[in-house]
Amino acid sequence: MMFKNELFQSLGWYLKKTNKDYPTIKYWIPLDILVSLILLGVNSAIPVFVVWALQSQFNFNGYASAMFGICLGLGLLSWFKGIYQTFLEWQNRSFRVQILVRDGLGFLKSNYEDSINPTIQSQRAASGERGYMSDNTGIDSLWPVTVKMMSGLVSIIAIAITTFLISWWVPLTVVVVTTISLVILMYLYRYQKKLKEQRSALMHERNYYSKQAFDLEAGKDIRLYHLRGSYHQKIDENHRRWAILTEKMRRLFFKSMAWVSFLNILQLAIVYLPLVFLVTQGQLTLTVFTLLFTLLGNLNTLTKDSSRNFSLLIDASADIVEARKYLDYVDDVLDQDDQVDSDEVIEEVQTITFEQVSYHYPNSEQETIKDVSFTVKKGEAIALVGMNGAGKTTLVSLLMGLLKPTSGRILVNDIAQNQLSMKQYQSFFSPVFQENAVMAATIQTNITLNNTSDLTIDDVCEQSELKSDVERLPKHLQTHLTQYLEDDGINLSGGQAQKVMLARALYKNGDVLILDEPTAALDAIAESHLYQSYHQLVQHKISFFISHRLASTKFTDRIMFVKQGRLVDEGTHEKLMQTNADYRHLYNVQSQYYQEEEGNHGSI
Ligand SMILES: Nc1ncnc2c1ncn2[C@@H]1O[C@H](COP(=O)(O)OP(=O)(O)OP(=O)(O)O)[C@@H](O)[C@H]1O
Repeated sequence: MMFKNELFQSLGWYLKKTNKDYPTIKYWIPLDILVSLILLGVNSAIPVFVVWALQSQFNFNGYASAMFGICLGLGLLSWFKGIYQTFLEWQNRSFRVQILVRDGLGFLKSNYEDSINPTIQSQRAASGERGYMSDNTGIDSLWPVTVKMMSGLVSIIAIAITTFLISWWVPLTVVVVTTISLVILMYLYRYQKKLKEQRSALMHERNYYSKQAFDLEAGKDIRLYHLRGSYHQKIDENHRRWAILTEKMRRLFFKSMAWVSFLNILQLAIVYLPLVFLVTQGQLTLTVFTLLFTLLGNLNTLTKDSSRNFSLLIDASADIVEARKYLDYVDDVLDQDDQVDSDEVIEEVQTITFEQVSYHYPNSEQETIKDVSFTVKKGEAIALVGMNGAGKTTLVSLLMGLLKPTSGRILVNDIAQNQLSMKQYQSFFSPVFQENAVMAATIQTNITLNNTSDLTIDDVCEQSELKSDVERLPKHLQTHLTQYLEDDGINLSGGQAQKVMLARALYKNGDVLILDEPTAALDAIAESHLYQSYHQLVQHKISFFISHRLASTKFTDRIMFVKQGRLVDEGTHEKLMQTNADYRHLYNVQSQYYQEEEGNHGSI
């Protein structure tokens, strides 16, 4: 049976995971079985004792003392049960939080390609929602319910054996009815599993809308483009579908529980009526009847609880199977220690070579980079040029090891990328990305991050044109950025943020400088200064400069022209102007615009 395997696997996984930090968790079962059996025995014995005492004209004082002693013992035992259950539930919850933290750590350590892989990310959302994100998820209920289920089952067996000794058909009836209840619950489980999968997909979608709606960066667009209404609509629609599914699940649950309860009532009628008949016929003493009556009452409650617990358990186990699809991946990620067999160490990058590199994104069949080969040497300044979507950013992401070629090789100093540890490999690069990743920290921390450098922070502020901007701020380099963590934090303008990104890259001082549209937000003066100092910035380095302002590419030694993922041409600006019609066309369209602008200004 599929769910049986799933259940054992989930329990095995849980015990293995908790064994290190919470080794006592497994003793919950024997402890709870023991306490439950004692409670069951004493609880069943009390009415029998009362009936027996009444029938044998027992001395009242002795009777009262015995009752007081029993009740005191019961009270203490129940108190003890409450204490150890609270303690072990706390352990279980701590473990759930530990898993939640592990998910975050795994995400941070995973490679960039996985972080943009939609399949892995939707798996992550489903895993959290069903496994560990909140109370009543898989991890929250698996072990507590297993413990209750186990002590319930042992108690059921104990009652079955005792009652079997008195009358064989009584436990048989209970077994038949319980089996029918289980079959009903299995149907419930299968159907609920399907509904839960649909609900996970909705949850993923809702998370996206909520994230966007509350995202500070999107705040201006949402207000000025009147997007509030459409966000509400989308969230409402998502919630409506969610509510329908949840309602379906709830109704199904109630219906199944109604059947289980009906069977229980039927069971009581089948069992009790013949017993009462036997007492009236004098074939059963009142004491034995009371014992059977109490035991069967307990049995009824226990089977009902166990049926419910069983359904919760298979539910929790299915949730954990789903959660593990991502959690096992997290384990792999966290276990990888970024060690490679070879102990190659590169002191300085002399050459970078692409050998027939191709790449397609994880969710796409189509190749974004096609069969690209080139070699770049230390000191060379390269411009990557091409239309929007040609593949320039993808190419430099491959270069920096953020993406891995789907075929072909990338070599540094003739050593293949996979022969070097990723930590060493990524230390070669100082990138400025198109997106300004401003952190909630001081300007200084935003520039230095965790790097040590041969350059001073003053040097890089000057080279990146940031110095005068910083000097105007009251706390200078100690000014906090963004208001996420500090109320007096400031927001930089787009151009200032871009300068901070450039200062960050220069401070890291890697052997390869990668500038992806570094001047897009700069004012004309800052841009012009950057061009003038470009040669000095990239001296003794390899540099890749991506820009749509083709005039800027004249400052580089070699232009690589990318078209639809292919490196179609390379050479100096003059050479490409002569040999490449696409490049010439791009350049002419742009320079014509500038000439017209100049002409217009001239005539004013
Ligand atoms: N995560 C992704 N998954 C699937 N396709 C992607 C992903 N990122 C980019 N692409 C696709 O890859 C192609 C190349 O994108 P890339 O960002 O490399 O182009 P680009 O030359 O840098 O463009 P631009 O000049 O506009 O910055 C585009 O068609 C883009 O849609």
